[in-house]
Amino acid sequence: MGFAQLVIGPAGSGKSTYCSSLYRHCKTLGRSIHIGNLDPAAENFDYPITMDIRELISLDDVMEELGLGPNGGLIYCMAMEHLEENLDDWLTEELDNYLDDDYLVFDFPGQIELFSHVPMLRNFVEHLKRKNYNVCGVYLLDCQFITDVTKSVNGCMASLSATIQLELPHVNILSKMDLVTNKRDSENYLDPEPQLVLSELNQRMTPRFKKLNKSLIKLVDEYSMVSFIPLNLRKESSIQHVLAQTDNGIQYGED
Ligand SMILES: Nc1nc2c(ncn2[C@@H]2O[C@H](COP(=O)(O)OP(=O)(O)OP(=O)(O)O)[C@@H](O)[C@H]2O)c(=O)[nH]1
Repeated sequence: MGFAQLVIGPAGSGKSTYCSSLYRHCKTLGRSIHIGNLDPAAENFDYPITMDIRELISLDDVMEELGLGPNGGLIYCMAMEHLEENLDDWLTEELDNYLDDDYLVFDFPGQIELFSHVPMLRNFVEHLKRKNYNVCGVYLLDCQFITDVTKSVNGCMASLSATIQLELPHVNILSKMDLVTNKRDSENYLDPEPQLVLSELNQRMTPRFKKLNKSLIKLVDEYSMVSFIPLNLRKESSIQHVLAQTDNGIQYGED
């Protein structure tokens, strides 16, 4: 039995920084951890990478050969059939390097298409499961983007879309909490009361959206997806708390 986290979230939400902190924290604890890079465009890492998708596909080559820009190139890299076909072989070979109890963390690119409709991520999860890995999804959202009710609902919907796509135990993280100057701005949305969110949403929008707002909040509430864990990397206890939550998620996947 192996254990893995898939680190996903919008571009710049702090995925690589989170991986780096998690790596350092686990090293301090003496816990074995390996970070895999799944971003064909990534360049700089401040932690050792033990698996690297750039061995399989290069964003520069795709951009040059197809005349695509960075975003189109990345989506092409992730969606192309070539990758789907080779991913299985590559992953099988890579996973053979790890022991049963090893803990793998995969850092994905931030293209939102990856966790909405491109099947690559889902196939990746299926592969890990076939290899007997318990997997947990970790979704990062930059706290700067949920300082009001519409952004907060938007963040919840994006995270919910990832959960549905992956069908995994799922931990939501509100990243970069050290940048929050007015704590109340984000605290209101860390574990909000659905009725309050609905009433605030209704106040912000014209009455014709009332029915839609009600359905949206009901949906988010029913999936229990409105909870985000705040992550302040200046506090060691914060990453420790996130690790405990992801361990729970992974454990939950075992049942
Ligand atoms: N203050 C602060 N800055 C952060 C934190 N996490 C990340 N950053 C900064 O946010 C920027 C983006 O962070 P990354 O870790 O590269 O984000 P990412 O999600 O991996 O980015 P992509 O892979 O491009 O999608 C960098 O400049 C980081 O230094 C945090 O907790 N606090």
